[in-house]
Amino acid sequence: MLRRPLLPCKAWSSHFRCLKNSRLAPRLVSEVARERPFEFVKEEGRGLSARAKRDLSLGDVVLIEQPVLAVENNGKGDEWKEDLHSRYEALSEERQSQVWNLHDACLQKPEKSLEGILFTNCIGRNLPVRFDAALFLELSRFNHSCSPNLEQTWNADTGEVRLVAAEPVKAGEELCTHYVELRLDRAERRQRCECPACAQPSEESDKRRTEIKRLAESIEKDRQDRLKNMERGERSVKRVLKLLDKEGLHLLSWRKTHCLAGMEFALRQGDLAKSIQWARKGHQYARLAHGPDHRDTKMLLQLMEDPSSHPDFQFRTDEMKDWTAYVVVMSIAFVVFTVLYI
Ligand SMILES: C[S@@+](CC[C@H](N)C(=O)[O-])C[C@H]1O[C@@H](n2cnc3c(N)ncnc32)[C@H](O)[C@@H]1O
Repeated sequence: MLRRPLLPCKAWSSHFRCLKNSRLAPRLVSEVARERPFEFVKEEGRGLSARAKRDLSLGDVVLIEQPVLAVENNGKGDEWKEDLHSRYEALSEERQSQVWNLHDACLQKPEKSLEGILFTNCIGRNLPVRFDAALFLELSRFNHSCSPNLEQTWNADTGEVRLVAAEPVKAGEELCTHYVELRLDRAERRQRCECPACAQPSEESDKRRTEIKRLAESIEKDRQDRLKNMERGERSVKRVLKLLDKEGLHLLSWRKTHCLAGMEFALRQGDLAKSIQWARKGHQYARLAHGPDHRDTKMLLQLMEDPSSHPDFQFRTDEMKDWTAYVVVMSIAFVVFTVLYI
């Protein structure tokens, strides 16, 4: 199936114009439940896929769902399998058959299995355990695209996965999330996919994606370095956001993380006005990706209103105090030395 082409190259500022114009009013879970904005349709050779039932605007909530079953296991070997089967057995018969009807793409197995269904459809929740997999009845039907029009995030506080429109979508278009790291070149992504990025592989796209990954890693490194490379860090944040625009990759929660880094770099340079601008941009992305009640959205709102509440502000102030004390002590020592020995 051919998806529509990537968004035309958008400038950094135009993306924010788009954000500014988007509906930022809180969207209630009940809104989603009342009118489901998608339907599942059968595709030749691809099983089910989700299609928009109406036009969607950037940030519109498509799905909020809790796992039908989840396994978190710290044991060695195959212990998680026992967990999986006992949790499955504990489900109602109706739920069991809904789980069993999910797609199993583990073709190396001779027949359909619960493990295959789990591996085909599960998501991780970043739990600090050896085995962590959550399975959802509806989310499992959304196909992958290397240029997804949905943003998928997990909310650890509510125990829900959330899908929102990451760009305006027309009624009838396929709604896709992503299963693989998108900031890799086509060969490394290794996902058989008919999205524009895969259907028309281009050297420019590959270069952009690998550069986006390199910059993201460099930003993370500069973030750890506290008072070193602050200007370089901020430059990298601007560059990565521009490249995401050029590549048509929305990745709202990545953008949020980059803006937070931009805020920290500006704060460490003592530029409060700029740090507020970064926090505001980060907040817009967080609100679109996670909704107004998510802890990251609230944190960025607070940073926007009071950037000095960020630990980096205190760190810089302490560091400045240390330097001032050092300069004062050295000056006194110099004066004493001069008076005594000259
Ligand atoms: C989570 S399921 C998605 C829903 C699935 N179509 C169904 O009917 O339940 C994942 C499976 O769907 C298929 N799939 C998803 N995205 C695809 C894509 N972009 N290209 C080809 N196959 C895809 C693959 O077989 C994959 O293992």
